Amino acid sequence: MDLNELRLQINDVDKQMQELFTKRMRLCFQVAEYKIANDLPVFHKDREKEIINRVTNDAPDDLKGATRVYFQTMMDISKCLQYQQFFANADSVPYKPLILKGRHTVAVPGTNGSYNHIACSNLFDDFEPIFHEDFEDIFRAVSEGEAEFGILPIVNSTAGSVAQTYELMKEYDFKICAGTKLRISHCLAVKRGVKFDEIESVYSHEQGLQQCSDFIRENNFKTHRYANTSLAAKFIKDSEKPYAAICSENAAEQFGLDILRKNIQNATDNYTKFILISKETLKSENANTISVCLALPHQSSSLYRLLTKFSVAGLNLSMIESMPIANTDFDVVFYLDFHGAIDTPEVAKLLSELEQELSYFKFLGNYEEV
Ligand SMILES: O=C(O)C(=O)C[C@]1(C(=O)O)C=C[C@@H](O)C=C1
Repeated sequence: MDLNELRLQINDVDKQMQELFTKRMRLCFQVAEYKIANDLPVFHKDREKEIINRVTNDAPDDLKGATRVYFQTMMDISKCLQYQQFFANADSVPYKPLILKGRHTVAVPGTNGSYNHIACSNLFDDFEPIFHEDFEDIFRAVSEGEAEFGILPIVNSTAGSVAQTYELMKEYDFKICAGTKLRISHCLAVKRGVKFDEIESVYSHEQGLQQCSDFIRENNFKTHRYANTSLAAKFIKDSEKPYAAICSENAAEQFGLDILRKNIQNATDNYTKFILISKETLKSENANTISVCLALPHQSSSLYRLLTKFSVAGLNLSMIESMPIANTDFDVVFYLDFHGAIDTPEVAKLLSELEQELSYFKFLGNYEEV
């Protein structure tokens, strides 16, 4: 058969389907009105089950699976549109303006010269760093009012996500209010006079060790994890042994160490993104990224169905990450970033929908990369 002829027939079917789709959605809008008036939820599990069973039963054997997906997707779209009616007047998440000008206190992991410390200079003209060893101490410092903001690494272009930061964002009730990116270039630093051949062990944050794994392997170094790259540099300064630190050149200089090798990371283009956190939701005028954290039910296609919501709302996802939840049999929590601003109606509606539909949902902030 002729291809053009087949396409003409498809056009004809599409026309009928389009009319029927419009007709079906208009009926769903009426259902939504009824539900709003009678305080009923959008999602009706048994009704969906009944429809899916009926249409898959009626479908030819070779199209049963596809028919189920097709109708399920149509009902998912129907729910998204109904939620838009439900949340037509949804309020934006309340927020205050983010002000980075002036002097601010910032809880910073590590010490002078740490990458976190350098990242702070991207964000603030004037700031007082309050150094802490642990990432969790940063959350505590902000929580107890010791510092106004906290800064943490969130992802590296070579080693991937910083799991501990994600984990803490889930546990604590903090909001991301800004992001910044730093080009990371590690060096191998030793106490004055120590020779390269004497080194057996290197100390660094696990991200530093991962980002320099090729160099470490080539030189057969033993690795030791340390809380922070700059604190590893400080430890080397105080150590009697011929150890080395993997840290920033800045940190090596800070502690008077000799730099034996520069740019030892696997990738020349090595970047880390940092987040600035605060207790309140603070948003800059040009904030364009929204981060959320959520759990999905253990059902087939639940991730695909979640993504349908973003697609129907016309919102563009820029990042998705999943992390296992401790003490469960591989239950996972998802972290998503998408473009948008909380004070626009499409985002306000989608956030209300996610909050309503998901058993676990958390808004993590609306910010821009500075
Ligand atoms: O029948 C309903 O209650 C509807 O809202 C319609 C509809 C559908 O698209 O068919 C949509 C959502 C419900 O979960 C079930 C069915």
